[in-house]
Amino acid sequence: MTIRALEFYSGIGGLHLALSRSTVDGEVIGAFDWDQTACAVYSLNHGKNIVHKIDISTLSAPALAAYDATLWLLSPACQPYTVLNPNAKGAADPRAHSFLHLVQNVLPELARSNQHPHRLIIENVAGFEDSSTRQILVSTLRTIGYRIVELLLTPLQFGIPNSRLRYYLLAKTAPLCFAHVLTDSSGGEDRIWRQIPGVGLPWTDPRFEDASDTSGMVAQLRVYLDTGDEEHYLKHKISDRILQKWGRLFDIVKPSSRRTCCFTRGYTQLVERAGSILQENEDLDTTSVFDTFLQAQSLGDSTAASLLEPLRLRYFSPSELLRIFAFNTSRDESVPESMVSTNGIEVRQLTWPNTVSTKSRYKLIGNSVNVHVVQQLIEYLFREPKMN
Ligand SMILES: C[S@@+](CC[C@H](N)C(=O)[O-])C[C@H]1O[C@@H](n2cnc3c(N)ncnc32)[C@H](O)[C@@H]1O
Repeated sequence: MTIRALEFYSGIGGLHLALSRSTVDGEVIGAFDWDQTACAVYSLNHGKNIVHKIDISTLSAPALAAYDATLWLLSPACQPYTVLNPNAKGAADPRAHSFLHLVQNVLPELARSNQHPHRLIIENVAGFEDSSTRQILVSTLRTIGYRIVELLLTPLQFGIPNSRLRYYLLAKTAPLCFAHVLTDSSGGEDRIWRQIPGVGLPWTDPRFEDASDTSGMVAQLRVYLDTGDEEHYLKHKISDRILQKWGRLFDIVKPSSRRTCCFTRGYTQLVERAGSILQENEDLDTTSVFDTFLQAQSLGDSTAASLLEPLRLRYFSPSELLRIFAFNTSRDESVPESMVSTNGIEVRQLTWPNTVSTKSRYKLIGNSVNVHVVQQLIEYLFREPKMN
């Protein structure tokens, strides 16, 4: 029987796509987000009558029970927990309110009438594991009777050249149980797992930002790039004004690189820790070109940025980011296996309504999830241990 799923904080539907590409026979029958643009993208890509533009804190238990869904997918706002926000307030942040409403009010009420979902998957930023919201979440789920597994994972572990360390909580109602991790005696109940046995690459430390250890297994960025011409470069080129002012702060990668740093909703608007930029010209040594630039700048040369021009520095395009986030697959045959659907279902590509600006596209992608990682987690969530 097809699993009926609800998607909360649905954005552009990364969790929806992960479910539809997974081996699980599931269907999202309702999705909720209050952002008009996100809902427009969602409707265009995943079906017209699924997403509801609504404040999730107004959803009631009876309204949700009416969907008769056994799987909930949730990726709540991360601003209350992000390490990039020094004033992050956790559960006390008003942006945590709607999620706490679901956890503290709605789920217990549904559980009292035995209408709560059998399985949940929750995604948030790394740092969430130390928040008071996580404590409330875990203790509420345990009280209701869920078995849970918490993880910190990055797409690098799945062969994708992007660092995006995220917290995931998987939960299922007893007697359902998890395939491996709960039987491992080395971890206590509160352990945050860094790897699921048999899922993704063999891995040592997901906080490890440089993938050199696994460099043979992480794909080169070039397979995710547009086949761009001069016009494409000029469209995404970083202006001399920005380079003059902020050039030294960028994280620069090349087509042969096997890593990028985390792309955030502020990509192209912010410089530091907002995502990497691409040096198209691999023939030049970045450090020596930058040394010449910095020297000219220190001598008061207001046109010093032109010295960086030969590097051909540019932003990643929205379509390149969609490939890195595994929303879209390249038609290039050298694309890594991990990017391709293995269950015979045609992989849909995310498209944009014409009305959505480039700035909004970056923001929506930066807010979203790595579809491949979530797909693997959904499949794991439905895997039951083999009985002897
Ligand atoms: C981290 S993003 C999730 C993105 C999504 N998983 C995707 O693939 O695009 C959080 C989303 O929650 C939405 N949101 C935050 N608070 C909300 C609330 N109270 N009610 C409805 N939507 C909310 C935001 O508009 C944003 O799209």
